[in-house]
Amino acid sequence: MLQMTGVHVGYGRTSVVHGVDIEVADGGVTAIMGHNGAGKTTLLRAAVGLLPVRSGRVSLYGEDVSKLRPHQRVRRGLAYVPQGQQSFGQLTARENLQLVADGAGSAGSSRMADALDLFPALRELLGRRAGLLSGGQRQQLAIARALLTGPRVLILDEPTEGIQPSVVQEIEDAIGTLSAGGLSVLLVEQHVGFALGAAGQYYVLESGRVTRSGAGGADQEADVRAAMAL
Ligand SMILES: Nc1ncnc2c1ncn2[C@@H]1O[C@H](COP(=O)(O)OP(=O)(O)OP(=O)(O)O)[C@@H](O)[C@H]1O
Repeated sequence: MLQMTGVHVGYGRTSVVHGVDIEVADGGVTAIMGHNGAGKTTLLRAAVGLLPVRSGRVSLYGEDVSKLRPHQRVRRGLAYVPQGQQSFGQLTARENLQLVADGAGSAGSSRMADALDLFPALRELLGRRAGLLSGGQRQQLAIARALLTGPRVLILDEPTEGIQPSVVQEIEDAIGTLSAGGLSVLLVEQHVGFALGAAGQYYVLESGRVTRSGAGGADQEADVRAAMAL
């Protein structure tokens, strides 16, 4: 389980996240929703160690990882797919994956096969430069690459943002498959309907504070939308 307890995060003199508590249960999806600028990405970056927590604690399966560097958290099973379909544009899709698979030792090739089973369309594109892929294909590549580290908790920041609808469905299906297979997924998502449908637990973040949380489920959508004034 990933837990963030009383977490404060900021930039310079600005405080952005003010004492947030969240729990990502084992298996299943935990969703974080909130308006632009609410602090969702800032919170995720603190979870994975790209920003320090100013106070509070991040723990992974009971271990305090608050002071660990990002690569040390990856080794303990935390993987992060940032917003924006990031990849090494000059490298082929295969090379993008191989960079991580090589570091995974003997597990690398079986994880690669599993990741490509999840996103079969990528198999046809392995020889293409990542910079020439569509946004949706690059997002699939980024998720596949994160899976090659063998995570127990996968953190996804707006994985369907700016992606054509046909691929959105493939990505949503993949998230469902991964969580059904036992992976814990922490999902930041603007699509409230999808997020609540997929999530066992949800949080709404506003101005750096959790203003609402509860069990997920499509039946929560109207209440959450009303609370978020969507
Ligand atoms: N590198 C930075 N330096 C200073 N302030 C930042 C930095 N990154 C983000 N912020 C500020 O922190 C606040 C929260 O931003 P953050 O990106 O975490 O929000 P978000 O909820 O993820 O928004 P979005 O949905 O637009 O991605 C915003 O006011 C933003 O301007």
